[in-house]
Amino acid sequence: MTATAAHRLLLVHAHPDDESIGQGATMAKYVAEGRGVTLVTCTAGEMGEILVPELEHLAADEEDRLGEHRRGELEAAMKALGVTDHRFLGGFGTYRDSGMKWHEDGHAVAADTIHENAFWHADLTEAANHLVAVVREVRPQVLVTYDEFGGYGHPDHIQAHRVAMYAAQLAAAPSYRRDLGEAWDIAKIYWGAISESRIREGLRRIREAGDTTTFEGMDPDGELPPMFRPDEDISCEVDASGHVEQKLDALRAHATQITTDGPFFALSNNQGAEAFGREQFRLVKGAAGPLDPGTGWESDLFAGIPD
Ligand SMILES: CC(=O)N[C@H]1[C@@H](O[C@@H]2[C@H](O)[C@H](O)[C@@H](O)[C@H](O)[C@H]2O)O[C@H](CO)[C@@H](O)[C@@H]1O
Ligand SMILES: [Zn+2]
Repeated sequence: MTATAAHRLLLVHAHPDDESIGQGATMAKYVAEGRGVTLVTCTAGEMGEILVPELEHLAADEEDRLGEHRRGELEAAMKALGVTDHRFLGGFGTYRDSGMKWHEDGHAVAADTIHENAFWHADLTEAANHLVAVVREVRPQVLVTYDEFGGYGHPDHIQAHRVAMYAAQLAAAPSYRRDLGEAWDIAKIYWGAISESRIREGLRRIREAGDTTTFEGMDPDGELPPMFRPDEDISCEVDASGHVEQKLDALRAHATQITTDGPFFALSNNQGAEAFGREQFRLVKGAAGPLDPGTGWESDLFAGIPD
């Protein structure tokens, strides 16, 4: 029986790769500090693109084996981050990647045709109940998921947000589904976020380094897509710069989704550490803990939570 860590974080994400993109450095830092980190991934990413030519045969419209392959990519990413507790919502294959298409306004929307088992069409209470069982087993003090728009609008991200927020409410109700375990009220809930000032700083660095293709068309001083949040919306920034190499290794593990010449790898090492080692969050439930005088934000998701 492994000892239960005093601090326990639960992350809920839609596809394999979201966890490493959004909070890979924070996950690695917290594991290194002896905190419990549990990841629930809602789908296996069956409908994803395939950036590795020799794996294109796995595509949904060919052998439809991308989900199984991405399960392996996720295992490798978890190994890179040191995370040992990862689950698929309801078990592997219960909910299928819904796919997406790009709206002319530049955000993601649901695809025209959606599989009958797609997460976007999941029954919310059924899906939430799978997560209630995990919440009541793990008993996390902190939950991290997406905002109501799923960051950039992907239907599976929006559904993961809904399932996570609903499950947190249901799990806390003592008389709700006692068969799913003893009630547990998660003290703090955060939505992943990217601070405007941080992305402008990262853009400035790569433009100054001569990179005009990464985040092509985005001007460090120009208008930004809505997925980047005004700094006043940010509650916490975890500086996990010491774990950015682990984050980059985890991103590399998701090889069918993320190329090594993409934005995450465009920065030189020291710039990468700053730009992608600092991960931001919006507190949407619970009381903020002590704030860093420099940023005015918390510096730890467990700020204010007793050891
Ligand atoms: C980061 C993320 O959520 N990725 C999703 C997303 O992938 C995008 C999709 O394949 C799109 O067609 C591409 O143009 C874009 O570059 C990809 O990021 O949607 C996939 C399908 O639902 C999903 O599998 C992937 O994890
Ligand atoms: Zn995703």
